[in-house]
Amino acid sequence: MASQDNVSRSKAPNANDSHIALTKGALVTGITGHDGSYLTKFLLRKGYQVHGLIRRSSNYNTQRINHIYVDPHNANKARMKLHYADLSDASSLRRWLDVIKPDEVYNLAAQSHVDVSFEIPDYTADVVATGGLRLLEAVRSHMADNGRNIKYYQACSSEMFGSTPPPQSETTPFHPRSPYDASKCAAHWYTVNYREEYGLYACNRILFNHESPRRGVTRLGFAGDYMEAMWLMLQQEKPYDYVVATEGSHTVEEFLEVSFGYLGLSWKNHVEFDKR
Ligand SMILES: C[C@H]1O[C@H](OP(=O)(O)OP(=O)(O)OC[C@H]2O[C@@H](n3cnc4c(=O)[nH]c(N)nc43)[C@H](O)[C@@H]2O)[C@@H](O)[C@@H](O)C1=O
Repeated sequence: MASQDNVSRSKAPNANDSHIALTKGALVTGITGHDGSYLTKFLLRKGYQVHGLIRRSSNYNTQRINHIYVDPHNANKARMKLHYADLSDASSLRRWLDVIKPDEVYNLAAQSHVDVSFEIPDYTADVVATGGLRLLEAVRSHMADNGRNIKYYQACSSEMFGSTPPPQSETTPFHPRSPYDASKCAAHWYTVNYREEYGLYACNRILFNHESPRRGVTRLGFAGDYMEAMWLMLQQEKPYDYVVATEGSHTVEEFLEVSFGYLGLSWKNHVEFDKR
């Protein structure tokens, strides 16, 4: 967990910085990952209380979120908290849901390396596929036992299309080519199943390549914008599954136009655009 030594001294986001009222709580798995760090920063700016689930490690692995982490021991109102849990441990997931009572759950945790998934296929399936199922079941049972509603987001990947040729969309059949791809497909269908069987507000989001300075800059979609689009999916009246992509080197405005166009929405009504 972020130690005293590697906690940034810079001012953390607070309620006054936010664009909307401080009321909602989000639980994020994979918070120490590339996408988790961007999503967390975005949610904090929106005024959320953000709870991240992290795995116990003898080495601190919070480099990507240290700049937004405030040690709760030093700040009563720290709005980002980290808790030990694991997608392979169902009891830890349910316990933190009961404690945190989040409004939204974002499942970004994954053994996310395609090639490595051939080396450790069981582990990949356990975390990515069954881990997704464990989290969905924890959300479902928590909601049933506590009379609460939670909105659920499952991170999927364009890798799921595998050998299906482009163009690819929400209706393109999956043809996974690695244990990682197949595990993401399973997580995708578990999410659809919980939505259809239990009426859970659950969305899959199939992300094409998105990059940032934290990964090495390319001319593809900007990760920060993808996280914003991710959040917007949970703010709609009804849950759907979505593909998010750019066509070539679009500007951010063009990207948002495409992204919301298929929903029949204008992004200008939904996004307070902030040029970074
Ligand atoms: C392509 C890829 O794209 C996005 O992820 P990303 O941010 O780019 O990937 P990353 O590798 O940088 O982070 C993966 C995170 O996941 C955590 N992590 C793993 N295993 C457990 C685990 O068992 N428990 C917990 N709590 N965290 C775990 C791990 O510690 C790390 O924080 C997601 O869509 C992602 O889903 C995806 O597939």
